Amino acid sequence: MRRSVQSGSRLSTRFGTRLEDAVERTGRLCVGIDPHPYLLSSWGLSDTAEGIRDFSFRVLDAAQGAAGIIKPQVAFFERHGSAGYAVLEDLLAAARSAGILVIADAKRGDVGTSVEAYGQAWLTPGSPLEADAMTVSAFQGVGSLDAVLALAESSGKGVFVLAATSNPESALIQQAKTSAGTSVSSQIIGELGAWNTTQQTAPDQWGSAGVVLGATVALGDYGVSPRDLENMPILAPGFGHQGAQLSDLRALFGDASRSVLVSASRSILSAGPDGVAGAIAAHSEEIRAAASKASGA
Ligand SMILES: O=c1ccn([C@@H]2O[C@H](COP(=O)(O)O)[C@@H](O)[C@H]2O)c(=O)[nH]1
Repeated sequence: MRRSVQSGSRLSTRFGTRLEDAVERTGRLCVGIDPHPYLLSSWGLSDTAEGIRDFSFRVLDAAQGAAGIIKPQVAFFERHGSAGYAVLEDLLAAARSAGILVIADAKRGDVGTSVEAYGQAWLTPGSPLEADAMTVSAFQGVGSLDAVLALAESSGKGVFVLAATSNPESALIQQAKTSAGTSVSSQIIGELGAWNTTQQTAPDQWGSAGVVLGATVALGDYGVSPRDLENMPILAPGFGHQGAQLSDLRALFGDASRSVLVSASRSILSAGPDGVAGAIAAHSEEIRAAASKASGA
């Protein structure tokens, strides 16, 4: 069942539903747009706002028709100040008007009133930086994100909360036990699962609140099991350059792999301007094959 939400004068479909449709149409690959200086150089581009414009739009062109989701890494645009943000605004608008879902990897977090303003920047319909979803941090408590979750839900947008991140340093803090006795990661997942349940209007409907779970981590070490992740969109970086294998998708996430978005940046972008379309196609094909394998989890 498709549930729509009214936002101002706009009627929009819930993010979880839009995401599920995108995955069904074009698969679960999320193409990362990370204009690292070394990649710009290997693409024959300058480390300037013009260079990142050329780079990003070439990746977007290559993604059209081949992948339904992109994830620009905001940090690489921010390096170029207002000129970088102008590129990002144009990229977000072009992708969204081409029907590609955009996850702004901005990783914002703060006390509730300030993080709400971050949410308004990235998730308000009509905002210059309007994306379909953004990444946020719950270091200040999942409750600090209440206004962002509510804004996302009311405007057909999504939020991906860092829960078990792909970097090796994450373990010490994210596996630690909260005062409730669960790991930090499972506390975040539990609270978001409860939020999604309160918003759900039909069984098996994907929620608009998702989590970031690195493909490089063993979920069990973080006290997380695939059962905790039912109908929760999962943004999974760590494949490719960071070492996780696309073919291990089901072994890593078990039954939760049906709601996993496979995020890959450098393993695609390092193919260069002439190879990027082929790299997207090859990643998609490998993911499709992996998703249909029997679960090893
Ligand atoms: O836990 C996390 C959260 C976010 N990221 C981001 O994803 C991409 C990964 O890039 P690759 O080149 O595919 O390694 C990058 O933008 C990170 O900031 C992450 O890696 N891990």
